Amino acid sequence: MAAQAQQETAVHDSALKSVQDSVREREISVEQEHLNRVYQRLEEKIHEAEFLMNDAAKRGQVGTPGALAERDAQVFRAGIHLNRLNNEFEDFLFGRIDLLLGKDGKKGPDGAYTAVEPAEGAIREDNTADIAETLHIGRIGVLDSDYTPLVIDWRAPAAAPFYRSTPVDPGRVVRRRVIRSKGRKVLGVEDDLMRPELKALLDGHDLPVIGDGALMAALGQARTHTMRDIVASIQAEQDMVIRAPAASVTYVEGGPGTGKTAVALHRAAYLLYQDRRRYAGGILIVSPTPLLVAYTEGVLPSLGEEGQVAIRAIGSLVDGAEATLYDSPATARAKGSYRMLRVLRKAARGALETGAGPRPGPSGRPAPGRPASGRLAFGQLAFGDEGDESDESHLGSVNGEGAVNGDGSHDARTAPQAPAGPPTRLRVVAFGRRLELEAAELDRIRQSALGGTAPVNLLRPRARKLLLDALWAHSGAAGRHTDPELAAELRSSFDEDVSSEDSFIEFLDAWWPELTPRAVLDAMADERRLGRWARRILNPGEVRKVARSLRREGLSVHDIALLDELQAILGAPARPRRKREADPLDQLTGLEELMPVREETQRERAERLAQERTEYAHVIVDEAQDVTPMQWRMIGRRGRHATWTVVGDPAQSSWSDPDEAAEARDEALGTRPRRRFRLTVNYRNPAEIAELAAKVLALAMPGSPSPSAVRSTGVQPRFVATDKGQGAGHGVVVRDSLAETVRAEAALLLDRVDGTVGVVVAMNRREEARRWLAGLGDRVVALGSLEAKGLEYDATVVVSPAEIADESPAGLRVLYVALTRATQQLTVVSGERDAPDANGVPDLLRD
Ligand SMILES: Nc1ncnc2c1ncn2[C@@H]1O[C@H](COP(=O)(O)OP(=O)(O)OP(=O)(O)O)[C@@H](O)[C@H]1O
Repeated sequence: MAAQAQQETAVHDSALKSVQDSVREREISVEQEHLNRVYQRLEEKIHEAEFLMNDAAKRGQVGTPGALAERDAQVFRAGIHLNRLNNEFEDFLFGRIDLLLGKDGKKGPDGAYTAVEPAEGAIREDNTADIAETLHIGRIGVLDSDYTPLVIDWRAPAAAPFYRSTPVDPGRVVRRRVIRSKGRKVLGVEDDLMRPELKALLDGHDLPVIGDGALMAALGQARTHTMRDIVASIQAEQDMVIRAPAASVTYVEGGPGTGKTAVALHRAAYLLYQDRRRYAGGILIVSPTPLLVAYTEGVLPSLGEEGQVAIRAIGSLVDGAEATLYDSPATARAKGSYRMLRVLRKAARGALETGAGPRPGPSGRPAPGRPASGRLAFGQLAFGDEGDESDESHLGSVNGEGAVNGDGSHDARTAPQAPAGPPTRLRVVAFGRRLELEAAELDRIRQSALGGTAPVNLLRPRARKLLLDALWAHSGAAGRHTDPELAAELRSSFDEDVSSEDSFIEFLDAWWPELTPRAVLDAMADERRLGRWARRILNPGEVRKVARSLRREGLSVHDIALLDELQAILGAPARPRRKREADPLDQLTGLEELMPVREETQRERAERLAQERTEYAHVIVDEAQDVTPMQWRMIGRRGRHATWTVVGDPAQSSWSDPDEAAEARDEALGTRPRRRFRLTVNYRNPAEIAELAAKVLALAMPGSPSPSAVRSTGVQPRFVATDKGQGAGHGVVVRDSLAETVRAEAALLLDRVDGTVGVVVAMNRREEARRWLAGLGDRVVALGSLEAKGLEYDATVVVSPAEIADESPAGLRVLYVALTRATQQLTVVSGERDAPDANGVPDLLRD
């Protein structure tokens, strides 16, 4: 009997499946027909654009200025149009919504009805309703020849219900469909029913529903080394952020995997669509690492936007300078803190006294004899240390050249030669007399010139004037004439005589050199000097570490913010005024007197703006929890008149003083009103991994909410100990060494997942870990804990939670980041410090 029942069930299941398959096929062919129509229309549009270009070329032959201008405008428009159409040709139709009749019959500019809520009576008393409107959603909008919308741009208001509608608040949407297509071929469809209780009819037939929803399908896909856009499955709470009005500051918090980075990128595309003219000033996206830039930079082009958006790592924000090193946690803490601002102000002024002369090139360019460190492979940062200190010695450098030995025996570079110092005496001859200023007087003049807060380089003319005043007083010529006009003439010829004298010019260059940020930073590499400038601001240990770190080849992420600050403190070096070539006409009109001054100012201004090129119309800060106070100042300067989107998660912060960073952030964002959002759903980690990570969150930030995971895989995290660990009980895999264990576990995961595997280790083990994985192929990568920020992999191996947690005062939060990178499977390998239990679970991850 049982066998017969089983057979009947199998027959029934297979019949059901074949019916479902045929419904799916039919629905795919319905969408295929629509896509064919869209392509046909696109081809018509391309012909139109080509015709316009040809026509415009012909008009140009007419030759009148008006015709030429018209032709240029047409070519321009048609060119843009063609370009867009050709670019968007791949995979741009991805969604569809079937809607009830709206409250009113008004249509928007995209040809769709604008009502969000259904009309009264749209649902009949017997709970049936007719589909009144069907919209297809894609990467750009396409209108049919009769102006009915074939495709609605995903950013248009009419597309919002595709993202916002939920079964709790469905609005007019009955069915939301995600269409998978490649080129001209529809591959599949996935439906979500927003009103499952309703019997909806489309052209008199039941509305079929296919699949289990697109979100799960998207989340289940294998990961590659680059991020995908989520345009087909943006969720309602994310859509609220993406489409939030751009006024003031949009502030978004959310745990790991809640889509903050994805939302930030889609928001950039949305803002451009919504008000392209306003954002012509550019959108800047600041990302914490070059790895995250490389991971995310393909998303905007896939959304049809790139030109006006700059995605830059925080270590690449200053033109001409590129961070290639990490600082040890203690050094980073000193360099990133607000205290450094006071040190830099003193250093900028003090550097004058050291005779830190001008260095060629822009702010960040290496000084002579100091080779530029090129970007490392894959944009990875080296983690050089400052060498000697016991609390840092475990952070051995991993960067081969210019490296510091783990035992601190070899210094990266010797201290730069201390300059001879500024001259202590000025001697000139004027009006036939030898005039002299001695050290004490020169010092007094310098202090008086430095009074006030103006940028140091801009004070040079003032210092020059004070020198001339003092020399004039010494000359005794002041009392020679009582007639003010004659006295003024005498003074002016005195000034001219003195300042054209070589000895005066050379003295001024040596005594008040034009400083570059790099020259000041170099001057700070001298520990004694830095100690003077940082007295009562940094402690002696910090002074030693900072000075040593500045003697390495290359710059750290934190040095970049210091360079930027110094640029602001120093101001652009004063440029000699170049006289405009005299125009004979000017001489006739007398304009020559006036023009050079005005023109010079304009030119200077243009030059300065081009050089600074740091102001943007909108600034998006990703992983904002890691931005240090000094970095906030740097970013703030790039968005003084901007609107902002700031996304982050305090629980993932690797910065040790969150209160100080919050103060700096508030200062950068000014008094602009904040609009706050919180993302609550974790789309990355399955529940099994999220649950484990929540244990570390409870230690790192007690009381902080853990985002709820949207799916579960049934695969528990795996725990593995080496024989050096204590645990060797039931279920624990024990191998001879950490290296062997990690390699074997990575290989196992490569077998189990289709996509990528990330091996996350403490920062000082990165190089070692790369060697462990040699030969396993490019689906697996080794990462230092700080590099893992923002990235994700199908599976991860987290090596020694205790080592990661002990790396810095923020170590537990860094460990939380490491544990939340996997989309499918997680293996935790314990090292010596982890004290695993009999099941291999390290101390930090036990209940
Ligand atoms: N609506 C969505 N549809 C499909 N995938 C999504 C959606 N939202 C997020 N994801 C996916 O979830 C993953 C996590 O997103 P993202 O990296 O933006 O999160 P995050 O909040 O920045 O994480 P973290 O704080 O850990 O850096 C990504 O793979 C992203 O594509």
